[in-house]
Amino acid sequence: MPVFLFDEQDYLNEDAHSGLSSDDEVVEGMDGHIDPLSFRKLSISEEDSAKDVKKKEGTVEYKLGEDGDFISDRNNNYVPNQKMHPNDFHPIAVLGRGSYGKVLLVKQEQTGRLFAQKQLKKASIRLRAKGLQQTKNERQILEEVRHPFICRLYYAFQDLDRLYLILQYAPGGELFAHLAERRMLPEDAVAYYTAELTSALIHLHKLGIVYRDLKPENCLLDAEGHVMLTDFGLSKVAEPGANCHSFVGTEEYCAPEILLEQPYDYGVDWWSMGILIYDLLVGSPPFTANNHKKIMEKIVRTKANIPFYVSPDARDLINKYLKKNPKQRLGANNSVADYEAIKKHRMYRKINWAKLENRELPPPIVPCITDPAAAENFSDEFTKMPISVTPIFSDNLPDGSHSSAFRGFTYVASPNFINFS
Ligand SMILES: Nc1ncnc2c1ncn2[C@@H]1O[C@H](COP(=O)(O)OP(=O)(O)OP(=O)(O)O)[C@@H](O)[C@H]1O
Repeated sequence: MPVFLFDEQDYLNEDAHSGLSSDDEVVEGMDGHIDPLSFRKLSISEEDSAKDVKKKEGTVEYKLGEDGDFISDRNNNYVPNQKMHPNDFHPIAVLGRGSYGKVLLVKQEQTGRLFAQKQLKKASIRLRAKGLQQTKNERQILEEVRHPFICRLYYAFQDLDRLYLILQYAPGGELFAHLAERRMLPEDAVAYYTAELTSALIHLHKLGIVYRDLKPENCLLDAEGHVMLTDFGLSKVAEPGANCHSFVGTEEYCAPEILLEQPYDYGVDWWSMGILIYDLLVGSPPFTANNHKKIMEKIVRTKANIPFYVSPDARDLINKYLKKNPKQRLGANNSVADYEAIKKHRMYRKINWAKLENRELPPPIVPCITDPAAAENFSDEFTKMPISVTPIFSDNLPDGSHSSAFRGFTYVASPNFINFS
């Protein structure tokens, strides 16, 4: 079980010791929580060489890392060993909007590398009862989790006005957008995406984390088309013996026990997986209506009506996940036997799980990326927005000047982790 520390100081990874300024505080102990298996997977992908991406005249050349990070050829040997500030990143475009602020595509000044920068307005966080806890959860879980299909956190920092998460950029956009374009996906593609997501969920559950917000909008695609799970604002570390109680998630994807305000745990993610498989195959989730009350009633009372064209295998898996009683739901025991039963289900008969987790299986949709900085897989609604960034210069802002509520937010991943992609 991970132990999360947050309140007292800013965390910098111990690998980042050298080059710290005198007012930097270093707290050790975060590294030990990471599943050694995930490290092994990462070092496998580390060996893979970067592939070249188109070079446009007069522009910086970007190389496409194995896992979809873009690195310019200007300064690849840059070793980040210090806290970052808003001014270290040049904004390029708006990618999306979250509950507490925008997500921008940014370029790191020193390296030319592209990242997604999630901004969270402190004022908005303070306004919501659970805002602070959600923000802390997201920052800590992203730091904790390293998995081939989960978005990586590289840096976290703040100024007086905002919190910033510097994340792995997913240039392929939202799986939701690809689904909307095609209306529904063929069963092999659904098996592929949900297998990558299953691998990510099992990893989270093994770490004691309930994700709680599985839906196509939170599944991004990297440059190669692999899934990148993002948005950990609603995730929660389940305490042993204790269940979660709060109402969270997107209604159509919400498990009945959450709606009924009963205690819940890992089973809610497998319910959402059942809804997601249905949504990807059919083009809409199974329980829809024009108002909240009716959606809730359907989720709690009615059986999903699965169209005739859904194969018996997919139908069987959906039904096993959409059991109203979480005790009868596949995956809900969070046991090795459960993981095996899911992976061996006939829906995944064509999936070689070892290859899948080594990112060796070719994705069904390869996103069209001509210029990684053009954010071409994101909606115009966002990318055409003017970028109005007003960073409050925080270069010499001592840690004590941050409100104590946000202390401990700063984070720098180890140079190995930052550099290998
Ligand atoms: N790493 C990323 N790479 C590319 N785009 C991203 C990334 N992270 C987020 N986005 C874009 O920004 C949008 C909002 O991000 P995110 O879902 O994390 O915000 P949020 O505040 O948690 O949202 P919500 O209100 O749904 O909880 C995403 O739907 C996606 O389009």
